[in-house]
Amino acid sequence: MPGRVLMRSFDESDPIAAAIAPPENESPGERQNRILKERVAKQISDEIDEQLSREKQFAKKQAKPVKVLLLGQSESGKSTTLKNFQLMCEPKAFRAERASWRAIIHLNVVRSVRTILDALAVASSAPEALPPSPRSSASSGSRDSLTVRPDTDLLALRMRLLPLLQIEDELTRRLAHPDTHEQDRAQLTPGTPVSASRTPALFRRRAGKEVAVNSAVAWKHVFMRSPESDDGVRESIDTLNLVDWDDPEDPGTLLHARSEDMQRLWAHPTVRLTLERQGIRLQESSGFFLDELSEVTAPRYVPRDEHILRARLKTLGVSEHCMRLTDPNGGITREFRIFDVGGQRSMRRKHCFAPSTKWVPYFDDMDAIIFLAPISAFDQTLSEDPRVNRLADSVELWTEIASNKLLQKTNLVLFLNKVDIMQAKLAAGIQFADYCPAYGRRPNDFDSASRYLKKQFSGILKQQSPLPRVFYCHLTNVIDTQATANVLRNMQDMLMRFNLKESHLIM
Ligand SMILES: Nc1nc2c(ncn2[C@@H]2O[C@H](COP(=O)(O)OP(=O)(O)OP(=O)(O)O)[C@@H](O)[C@H]2O)c(=O)[nH]1
Ligand SMILES: [Mg+2]
Repeated sequence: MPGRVLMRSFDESDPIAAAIAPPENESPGERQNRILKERVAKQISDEIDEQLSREKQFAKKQAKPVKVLLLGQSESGKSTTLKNFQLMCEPKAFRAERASWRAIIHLNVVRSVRTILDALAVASSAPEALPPSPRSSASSGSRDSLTVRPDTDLLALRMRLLPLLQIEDELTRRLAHPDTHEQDRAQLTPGTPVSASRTPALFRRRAGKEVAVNSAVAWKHVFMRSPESDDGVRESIDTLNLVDWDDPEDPGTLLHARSEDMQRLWAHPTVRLTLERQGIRLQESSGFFLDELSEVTAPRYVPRDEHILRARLKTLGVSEHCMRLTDPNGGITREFRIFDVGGQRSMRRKHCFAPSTKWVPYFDDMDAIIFLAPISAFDQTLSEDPRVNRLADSVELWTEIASNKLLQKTNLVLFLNKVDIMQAKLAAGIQFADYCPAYGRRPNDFDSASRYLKKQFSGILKQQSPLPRVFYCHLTNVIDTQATANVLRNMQDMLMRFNLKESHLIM
């Protein structure tokens, strides 16, 4: 029969086709019965698919975006945590911004050089300055004078490096005037200071202060050859292809020309001794790249992910970043909105916690706060107020967060951050108890000190906010992308479940 021939027309070597093929010698009645059953099964399967698709659509429409607020004092690592989120969710877009971070790294290098040159100026003008004696070499660590006088060789090096400080002004100028830097450059004469009146309030550097940016300003596009390209195109282009590598005025070119001088300066024993005598610990400061000068000043230097995470650019105001995260278990994608705030004291005092300010609506509706306390700063003071210990300031800020009524239902995730620097300090013999007398005679090792700090921070939360709430505490080093990705994934999972529950999408 022709029907029987057709029924066996599947590929004999295909085991799946063989398994679902109709039986041989099927009678017309059996065939009708089978086709009916198959139709019913298909209908049920289609209904299930439709139901799933409806649920997915519903979930997409109904679930609110997950809102996360990053809080903590200045230099606690908020923007670096945001970079980790970006690297995790949008690695291509993150890496497409490498050219812009290259410029910030150059800015960081010049800032470190400025710190050294300023320290040398102080040393050479101090009345008690003495020429370096054999006993007061860097290796001996002798403290028989407050300062050491730089020798003529070092002063000559200083003179050669002074023009580099122009780069700070030039980069600041470009960042401040994204659309007009060509015109500004034409007007720039050596030694021209950046006029405060010409620098917008959103982006400025005051004498001796850090460059700061409000991320709402489109500064990242300043370092590309075609800044007018539209957003969609920009996402797919690596900005390094848009860098004008042969621009003689590119700060990178100037830095490369002075690279060896900078390396000699940083390696000079009198410089190390001068910094030590003035209590300046550059290696522990933000945006430190002096140990990698030959790499970061190379002609076609491309920052690695790790360099981008270590690049320092202070934040002003609040910036909002949207990204989509997929729950690895349920396969559901959620929109995350992450808010990065500037942590300097004046901003949080004036704007963050006083009622009736424009930041309060953000607090009201957050799913989670990631609070960063840089525990390595136990022996440092605030740059805004040298009378205030940084760890004490973090504790005070945490107490305010824990007791804030607007935040009482918000999930709290505490990052006791910069553990790598904390470990190095304790290993170098810096005594935690000298700065935190309540620590008493406990051992001066990282395990004991971090356990103690975890207990203190958790205790404050329990005391200030007795109702049960979701709280996680992690010891973090947010420039370690692998370890941070694990922490963020756990947190993402917790927040997505919480968010779906809140939206009544799961029980
Ligand atoms: N070694 C180390 N450096 C870190 C860590 N976290 C952040 N940093 C560095 O510390 C500097 C300051 O970090 P940011 O993320 O800019 O700090 P912030 O909290 O955003 O500071 P503001 O914008 O001033 O509020 C950057 O250069 C970071 O690379 C860490 O865990 N370990
Ligand atoms: Mg920041």
